[in-house]
Amino acid sequence: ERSDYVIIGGGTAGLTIAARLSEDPNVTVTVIEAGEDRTSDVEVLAPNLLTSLYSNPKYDWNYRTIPQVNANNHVLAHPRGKQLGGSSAINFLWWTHASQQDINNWGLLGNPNWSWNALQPFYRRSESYVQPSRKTVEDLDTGYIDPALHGQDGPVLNTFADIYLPFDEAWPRTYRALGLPPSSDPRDGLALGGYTNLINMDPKTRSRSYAATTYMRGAENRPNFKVITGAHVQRITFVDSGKRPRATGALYSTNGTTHQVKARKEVILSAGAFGSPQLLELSGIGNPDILKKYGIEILVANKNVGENLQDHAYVPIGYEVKEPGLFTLDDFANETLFNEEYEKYITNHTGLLATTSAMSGLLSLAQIQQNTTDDPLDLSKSIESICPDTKKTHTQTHLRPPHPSSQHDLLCASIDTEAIVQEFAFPSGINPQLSNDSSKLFLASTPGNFFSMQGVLEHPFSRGSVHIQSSDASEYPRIDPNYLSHPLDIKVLEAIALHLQAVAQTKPLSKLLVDGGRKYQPGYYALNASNVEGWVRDNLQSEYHPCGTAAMLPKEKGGVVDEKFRVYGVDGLRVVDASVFPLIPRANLQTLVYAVAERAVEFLREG
Ligand SMILES: Cc1cc2nc3c(=O)[nH]c(=O)nc-3n(C[C@H](O)[C@H](O)[C@H](O)COP(=O)(O)OP(=O)(O)OC[C@H]3O[C@@H](n4cnc5c(N)ncnc54)[C@H](O)[C@@H]3O)c2cc1C
Repeated sequence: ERSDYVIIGGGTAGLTIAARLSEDPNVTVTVIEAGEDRTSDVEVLAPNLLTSLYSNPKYDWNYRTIPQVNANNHVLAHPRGKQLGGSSAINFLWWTHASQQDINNWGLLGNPNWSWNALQPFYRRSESYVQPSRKTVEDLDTGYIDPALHGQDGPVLNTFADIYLPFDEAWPRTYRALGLPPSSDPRDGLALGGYTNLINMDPKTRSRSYAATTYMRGAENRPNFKVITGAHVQRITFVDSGKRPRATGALYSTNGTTHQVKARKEVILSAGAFGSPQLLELSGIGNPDILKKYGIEILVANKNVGENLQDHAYVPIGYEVKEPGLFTLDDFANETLFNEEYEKYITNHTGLLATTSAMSGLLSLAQIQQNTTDDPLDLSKSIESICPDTKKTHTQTHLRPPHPSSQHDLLCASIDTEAIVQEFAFPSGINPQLSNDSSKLFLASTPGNFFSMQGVLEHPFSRGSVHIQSSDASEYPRIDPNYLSHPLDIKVLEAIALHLQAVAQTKPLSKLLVDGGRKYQPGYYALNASNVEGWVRDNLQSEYHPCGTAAMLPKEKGGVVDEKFRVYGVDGLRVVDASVFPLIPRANLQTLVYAVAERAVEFLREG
């Protein structure tokens, strides 16, 4: 089999690139995807069935971290989409955006022509904003949206859910009451505050709008577009003619048989933040010590492969919900009710499966410290010791762009101005002690109705790694996010947890909770300055945003790919997916993955 481009991984980035490249009828594209096509599967399409996908091998790779030494040795499950559309097929559907500073930082780290402004057209290319009804705007208080900022004719549809619960209506009003409404539309890369997120849902069918139902749907009937599913790539193939190795294609297995696919022009690796570094190492690109250990011939020595792993970690708090009649997702345990809702969805795309909550907020450190139920934790000493001269660094990075700043400097420089936390909520319990089992994590451990709030550390200082632990592609890599290995990450999460309590005790949200937000879900308890560190360490979770493991950076600063995603040391190979993010942005990752993939298409067309 031979085509111009071979794309490894038919996920969020992979399908975006394949669909765009195949717009040119003279270009042939083959996508190799380990999972299957689930585009007509109701479990993928119905928004509120999303947690049923986790741990199920039909949809999810179901990775696990190694025990996290700074989080009481807990193991965290890491769902990753294993199907066409990849993780866009199993995510929470939140359509959020990075900040201007997040993307400008990528440029400041030494990537020429990377800035918020340069990325704008590519963001817009992927998205179509669908205006909700006036009633939805009023109920969910979404008047902050500025339609002019949003893409209008991209494939992925985003809008607000038009079926919602009292919690969804209370959420933005609670942030208003705290003096924390969104300062503008967060799509501008600046706004902070608490609000309702957009979700990537097709409003006509109330179904998930994701890479496979959008980009792929538009391309799949083209004769120059080919997708091979159930095909697990084992390694990338190269010719090594003496000068520089050149990628020629990939070896993949289907049902135990090995096949080869060849690329006339380029191979694009889009296997995700765990899969891409794994395949680079299996193909001889990586740290020589690791490659030698597993008997892999060294093609390019680069110790940066699989390093720089970043993720969004969060701390949860759960509350009892005031009865009677307040529906929460916990009620789906009642089979009769679930079956009724399922029937409604199947017959006319309505009911409680035809929606999902998107209560969210992005807040600065000063904002979360201005209202907590306890004495606010004083973080100034911790910040001073870690970022000794924040203001000076800030000025320097802006005086000499692209200043070869370190990630550390940039994080320090924006610690006072950027979102330190994303706060979000689920109308259901979560059981944080089951972080290693994503099929049970999002269920309460006892019967009842609960409301859980999560506070996510947006710009962590901790860095982890992902590396092979076998030369066999079917063996999962060793995943060590190294959560909480940096002392400031723990301190900030403590402050975040205390702020969540204040939110729960604020009207109108508090009116929906027992004792005005003072009665916890069993297993949770009131947090204060003395017990909060223990709580953070024992209950840490992941928002499932791994990235950075094949970073776009100068090689001497930790890079695996250059600013056009070309892998250092070889020709004809790029990595394009969340692995290339050099620094994790605020909020959720998918819009940035789509934007990065759209930009990659421009680079590929340039040749
Ligand atoms: C549970 C969950 C919830 C999330 N919620 C949100 C959210 O609400 N909003 C948001 O913006 N972001 C969210 N994210 C993050 C976002 O969805 C991902 O960051 C993004 O989709 C990653 O895109 P990608 O292209 O890097 O990887 P993926 O989309 O995961 O694509 C990788 C593809 O490569 C395939 N693959 C891997 N290895 C091989 C191999 N060896 N051979 C063949 N194929 C292979 C995989 O099967 C997959 O299809 C969530 C993620 C998860 C997991």
